[in-house]
Formats: sequence, C-alpha cells, structure tokens
Amino acid sequence: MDLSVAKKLKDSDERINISNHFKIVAGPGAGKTRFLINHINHIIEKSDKISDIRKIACITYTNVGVETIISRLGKSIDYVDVTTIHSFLYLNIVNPYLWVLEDDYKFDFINIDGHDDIVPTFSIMNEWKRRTRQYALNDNNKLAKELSKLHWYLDDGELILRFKEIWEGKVGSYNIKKDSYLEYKKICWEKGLLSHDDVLFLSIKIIEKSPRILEIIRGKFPYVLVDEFQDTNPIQTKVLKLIAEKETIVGVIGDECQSIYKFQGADVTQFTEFDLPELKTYYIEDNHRSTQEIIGILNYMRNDKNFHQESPENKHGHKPTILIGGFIDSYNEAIKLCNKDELYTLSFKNELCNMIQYGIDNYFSENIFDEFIFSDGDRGKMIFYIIHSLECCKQDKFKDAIKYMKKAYRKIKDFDDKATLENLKRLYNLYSRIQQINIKELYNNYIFGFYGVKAKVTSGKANNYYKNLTYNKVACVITIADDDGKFRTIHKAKGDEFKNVLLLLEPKEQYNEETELSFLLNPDMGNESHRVYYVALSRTMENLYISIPQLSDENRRKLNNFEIREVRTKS
Ligand SMILES: Nc1ncnc2c1ncn2[C@@H]1O[C@H](COP(=O)(O)OP(=O)(O)OP(=O)(O)O)[C@@H](O)[C@H]1O
Repeated sequence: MDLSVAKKLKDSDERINISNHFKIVAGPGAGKTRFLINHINHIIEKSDKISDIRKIACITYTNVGVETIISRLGKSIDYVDVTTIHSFLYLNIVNPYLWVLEDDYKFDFINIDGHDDIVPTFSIMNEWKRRTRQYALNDNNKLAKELSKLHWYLDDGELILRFKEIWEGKVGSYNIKKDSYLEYKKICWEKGLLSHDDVLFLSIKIIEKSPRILEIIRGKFPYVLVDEFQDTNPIQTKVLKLIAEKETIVGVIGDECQSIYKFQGADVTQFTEFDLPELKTYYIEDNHRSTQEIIGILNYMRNDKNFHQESPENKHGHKPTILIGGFIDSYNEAIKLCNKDELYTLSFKNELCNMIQYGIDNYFSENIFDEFIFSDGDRGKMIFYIIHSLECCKQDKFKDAIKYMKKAYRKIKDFDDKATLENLKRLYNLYSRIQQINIKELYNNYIFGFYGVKAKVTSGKANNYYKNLTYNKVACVITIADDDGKFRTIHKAKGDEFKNVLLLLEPKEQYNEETELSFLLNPDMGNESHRVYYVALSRTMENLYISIPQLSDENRRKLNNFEIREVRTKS
C-alpha cells in the first residue's frame, strides 16, 4: 500500500483527531487493537455525541476478536457495542426492519432467530426441484452439497448469487440453472432460515427500500470503528460507506498482509483502496509483541523495503526452531523445549491440530463430514450433530452444545428443551466411555432406542463404515465455532498472541518440500497461504517452533535464520 501520504504515529498510544474518518495501517503486534481501545476511550472522554443511547459501534471479524476487545475495554463497554459485522447488521437492520421487504419476499418472521450455516434438507430440495422443474437433479446428497455453496457476491454494484467454487476458479459438479438460485434462498427464508451472508444481502435490500433506516443507525452510532478491515468483503464495505455518507465518523484498521479470508469473499483491496471524504491515513511501525528473532523472520517474509519492524523494547530470545519429524514427536519435543510452559498448536486445517489433541497419529484425508451429512441421511446428520454437541460441551460452549443437540433431534417428536438438556447430560456423563468406541457402538448402544430413535445400524455400507470409524476420528473433524483452546486453526488464532507457538504443516501422502516450505523459501505476500502462515508466525511472543516432516540438505542451508532439530527416532 502506498504510505507516502500517510502520517506516521509514534506508537499505538498516540492520539488522533476524533472528528475525521481515518484508516490505520500497521503490521502484526504494532498495537492496532491497543490503538482501538485507546481511541474508544478518547472518544468517550472528548465527544459530546456519546451517551447511554448513542454509542460507538466497534466491529471486528470474529467472535474471539469481539471477546478480546470487550475484555480490554473495562468500564468503557457501557458506551460501546462490540459485534461482528454480521451481528451488527442483523441486530440493527435485519432483525428490526426485515418487514420492509414484506412485499418482495416471504419470511417466516416468527421462526427467524439469528443466522447460521444452512445445510439444505430433503424437504427444501424437493420443494425447490418442484418449483424450478429440475427433477433430473436426483442425487439429493450431491445437490445438498452444491446448494450449500451458494453465496451472495457484489458484481459491478449488483448483488448476485454464485457458487463459491466458481469464485475460486473451479466449477461446481452439478449443472444447476442459474435462474433457480434465488428460489433456493426464498424457500429457506420462508422456513425462517437465514445464512450469514443472507444478512449482508438483506441489509442492503432493506436500506435500498427504506433509506431512512440509515438515519436511525447514524443516530444510534455517531462513530463506527472496524478492526481487521483487511478481511472485509465488498458488500460490507458498501453498507459501511452508506452509513458514512453523513454524520457518522468511520475508522478502519488493518494490515494487508494479514488478509486471510479470501475463501469467504474477503477482498484486500477493500482495505488498501478504502476512502472517504477527508479520510486521514496513519501508520504505526514496529512490533511490541515478538522478539527480534521472530520479527526478523516476519520482515524477511514481508520483503518490503518500505516496511521494516523492530522491537522497540529490544526483546530477544531463542532462534525460531524447525523440528523435523512426525508431528506428534515434534509436539512432544516442543513441549519439552518450552519447559512445559503453555504451548499453542496452530495449523491450517482443523483436523491436524485436533489429531494431537485426540491422540490420532495417522493422517487421514477422508471427508467424514460429507459421509455423515450427505450420505447417511437423517441418521448420519443425527450422529454428527450429537458428536458436535458433545465436543462443544467439552469446551464449555453450552449454548452451542444445546443448539447442536436440538439440531440432532429436530425430527424426533416431543424432543423439547427438557429432553435436550437431559440427553446432553446423559451422553456427556458417558463421554470417557463414548470416546473409546466406534460409531456403530455409539449409535446402537446410546442413541438408538432412546427418545424413540429408530433405524439400528445392522448391515450395509453404513454398518461397515461406522464399525471402522472411532468417535475420536469424527471429533477431529468437528469445527468448534469461536475455538479459543490451545489447539486451533490459524484463522482462529488471528488477533491473539501466545508466548509459545508450534506451527504444524499439513502431512501429505506426497509431501513436496519445495511447495510446502515455499512460505519460508520464497515468501510471497500475494499468495493467500503464505499470508496465513505469516499470521501464524506473528502470533508468537517468544518461542516459535515449526514442525515439518523432512528437510533436504539444500533447503537446510537456505533456512539459516532457524535453529534446526531432528526429532524423529529413526527405526
Ligand atoms: N505502545 C505500546 N507499548 C507497549 N506495548 C504495546 C504497545 N502497543 C502494543 N503493545 C503490546 O503489543 C502486543 C500487540 O498489540 P496488539 O494486539 O494491539 O497488536 P495488533 O497490531 O492488534 O496485532 P495483530 O494485528 O498482530 O493481531 C500486546 O501485548 C500489546 O499490549
């Protein structure tokens, strides 16, 4: 990004004028979140526009980010609404004003309750096939998989539906008529189901239909501040710019090299090119989080002569360490090296860090989610959601545990709130036993026969599949929303910081060292996966370990910024 017109801030504690739109550009650990908290306090102190009913909207990208900001705000929280962008739009536009679209679409107003991932049910698909006359698409499992990839996209100012694969350059496997996409959405809305990005679409539609709603939002929020803005998508920017047209002051904060949500439609140019009348751009250099040794790697990856971080406190520590060997051996070695201090294990994929957590050392690439959700009908979904519920319970995420238990039994008559809690308690009490058995035993012994659940697993494909699949293997592929544990995907570690970090590279059957290590051998910040690794490394305060399966002598010579240790006990 061209910073020639930007003003440099001494550090994250410097104050800026509260009456201009602004953009803050800074690298990892520079103090963007600290700046945000300071700026909020500064506004509360100085602005006469803030009161109990006129608050600062503070928007960030993830629920974990929301929690971090709330915990750092202290008493100031009384004057701030901290939300994700989807919650902000749902709470302030969709929930109160959806009726504005009553003449355009049908909604089940009574049953709409927030927004969620939607897996199309058979009844939705059958209705959709009937309405759009696409009876030839008779593989419901395949169709469900396809339809769940439909997303809203802003194309030349127009909101359109597209398949995510097409976005990413791939083509979907089913030939679904283009003019039938919207009908699928309409059926979901009639059943009270809104997806996350429906919230974006409906917000724009509501504002277009009734622009006065913008006045109400501006009245409620004289200031809107957005953290992690590099992960915003064009629809979100459009709403923000509409709000900023009058009265409300908008501030955005971000780092283009930490843009890692392209697969969800994020577009880094929304940040780099973001502009508003008289917007002032500032940048903060330096990195207060990491040691000089880690900052060295980050500077090398960024490879930008105009961007060079230092540790103002001149923090020093060990060289980052590359551990060569199996990832369980590497994990044990890393635990030893950081003297049993808390170690955070990060990986690209959920399964990988969970494998250590659940003690599974054989990498598997089966698509368990697809097998359950799309191949064993209602029974598969029930088992999968029950396991999801138990895993949420294990992480003290009770609200989600209840949500998934309800989802699991949604087709069972009279399975009410009391039954949900009772069943959760019953199964969770058996957790240590359940964890050691296969899915067939789990279903036949603890699910079948309770609350009128039928269809025992006895023969056929499901019998073989479930007999050979352990509970733990399924638990490995469960993605816990807002995971804040010690085994996380890199995406869920964003914005956070840890003293000790172990990064796991994905073990592949055909491991290609040049490709897998290219983020260290030939870093390129234009490449999304390199940016994801950049985010991972930059979470580290002191000790960084990277686990890789093997290393050639040639690459060993190239990685001279690292201490390299062999951890495999060779047989
Ligand atoms: N001016 C400062 N003086 C001392 N410590 C600071 C300063 N600014 C930030 N820090 C500390 O540095 C660490 C990183 O700050 P913060 O999380 O605000 O950075 P960030 O820019 O939001 O990082 P990232 O984008 O990598 O998530 C925190 O521990 C914070 O307390």
